[in-house]
Amino acid sequence: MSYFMGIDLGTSSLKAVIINETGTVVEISGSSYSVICRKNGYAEQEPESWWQALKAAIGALKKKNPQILDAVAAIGFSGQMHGTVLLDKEYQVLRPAIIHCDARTEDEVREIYRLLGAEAEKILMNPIATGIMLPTLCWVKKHEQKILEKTKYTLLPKDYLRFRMTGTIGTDYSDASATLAFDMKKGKWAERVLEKVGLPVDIFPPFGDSAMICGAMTEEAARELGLKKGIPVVLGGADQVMQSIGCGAVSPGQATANIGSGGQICIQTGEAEANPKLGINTFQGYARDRWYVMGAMTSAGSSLRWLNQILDQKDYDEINKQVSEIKPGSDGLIFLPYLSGERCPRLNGDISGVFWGLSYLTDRARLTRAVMEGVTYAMRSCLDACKKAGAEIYSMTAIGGGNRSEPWLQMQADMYNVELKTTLHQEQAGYGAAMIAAVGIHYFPDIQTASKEMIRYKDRIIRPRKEIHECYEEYYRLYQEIYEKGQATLEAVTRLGRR
Ligand SMILES: Nc1ncnc2c1ncn2[C@@H]1O[C@H](COP(=O)(O)OP(=O)(O)O)[C@@H](O)[C@H]1O
Ligand SMILES: O=C(CO)[C@@H](O)[C@H](O)COP(=O)(O)O
Repeated sequence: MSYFMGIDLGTSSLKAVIINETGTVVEISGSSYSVICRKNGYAEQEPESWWQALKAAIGALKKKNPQILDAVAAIGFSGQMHGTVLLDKEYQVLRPAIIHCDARTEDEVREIYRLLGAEAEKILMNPIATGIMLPTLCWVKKHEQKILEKTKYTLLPKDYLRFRMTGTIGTDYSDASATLAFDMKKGKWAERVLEKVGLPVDIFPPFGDSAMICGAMTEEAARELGLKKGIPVVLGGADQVMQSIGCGAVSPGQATANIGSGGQICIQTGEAEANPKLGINTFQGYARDRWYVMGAMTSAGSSLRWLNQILDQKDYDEINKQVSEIKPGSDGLIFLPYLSGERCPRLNGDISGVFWGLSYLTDRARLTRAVMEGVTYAMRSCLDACKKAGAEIYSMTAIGGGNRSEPWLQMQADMYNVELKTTLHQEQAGYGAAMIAAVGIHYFPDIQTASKEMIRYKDRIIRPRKEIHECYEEYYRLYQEIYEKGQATLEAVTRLGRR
């Protein structure tokens, strides 16, 4: 039997997943870390905390099943996208990583649009948004110039972790294309863009297909992690791409709805379908000729985590039970989940969250349901934006931590008005990373074959309910209206709070 390991570097935790050649999850382990918020709107993480989480996750596997670790044939990575890790010439981390949900760069976003003019859309094919590597580097240049001067490499989060494991520097198309510093049509770093914004091109790493073997476990890493020296490691990819693979969404028209820390609707497409004005993304998949469109909202599962912390609620079974007892619409309570600005379709880093419709009836359960609903309204607006851009959907699989919740799954089917599939396994991103590792060492000839051989779905389909859908349509209209009518005030309050 052959075994493959996928490592998913999420926003809230790292998960290591080991699957066998038939796609059965044999072992799984995770370790969490926090998002550091030094200042209102900031979101950072220590790259060292990711490495420690990897050590902890693999250490736990070693205790449970040491033989399996010795049998791992290849390793792949999946990672939170867009973030920035800066290394100096000694390969030391220069500052905490600035991650995808950081909202500090609204000024830089405006400045990049000004400098690029009409070329912005043509070359980048994507809206420019806060939290993404290009505006983040412009912020570092302006506010921490000495750090940029010392920078030898700028890396995506998962690429730093892989560097610690193999000692090699690199990235893949899916993560490179999502930095806004990559020219997807030409398949190279966007020299013209970088020149215009005044950033050096030589700090960007070499890149390749996700299944490309980029190195092997070094002796030092093997010692630290307790794994075998020399295991082949593939480049891996962006979490959206790895989790699509990990739930079998590998052909045009197959879609995923992910509620992780962030939330995303991703639709595989035959070619690039760019429409930056709608706030959607068009990025490359696991190879240069693979494409998908995405509507990404910033705070999905992390909105619930935020509320849970405030209300000191920990038991998800209890939380989901309470939420199921409240009727759709939470008795007139609407939550706007803009806790760290919003990407699709708002494209606005200068807004914050809102509860609208509080009353003496409002209690813990209603607040919690309203947060789940608010996140799902935001996901629905991502879906609408993708459809408006012309993306066609033939099937949709619900994935991510939020889908462990029955009421959240049903809420999605009701609000999107689509049937949802779910996979037998959880942790689709780590699973996809393990699949790409299997393809990398030619255990399977390609991703399609791996998908056919490995992915299994639950029999149950989650179906939308007509009456509830109609009720949610009314709430959804109001959700949009609150922003449209209150945008200027919300921006003013947010800016005042960040002064
Ligand atoms: N049983 C559950 N019920 C409701 N929500 C859940 C449950 N388990 C996880 N979540 C949500 O999923 C989020 C984590 O999703 P996950 O995909 O693991 O995160 P990441 O994007 O950080 O990898 C949590 O913040 C929480 O909001
Ligand atoms: O920002 C995006 C996509 O644009 C996310 O894919 C992030 O990469 C984080 O994902 P989660 O850890 O929240 O699932």
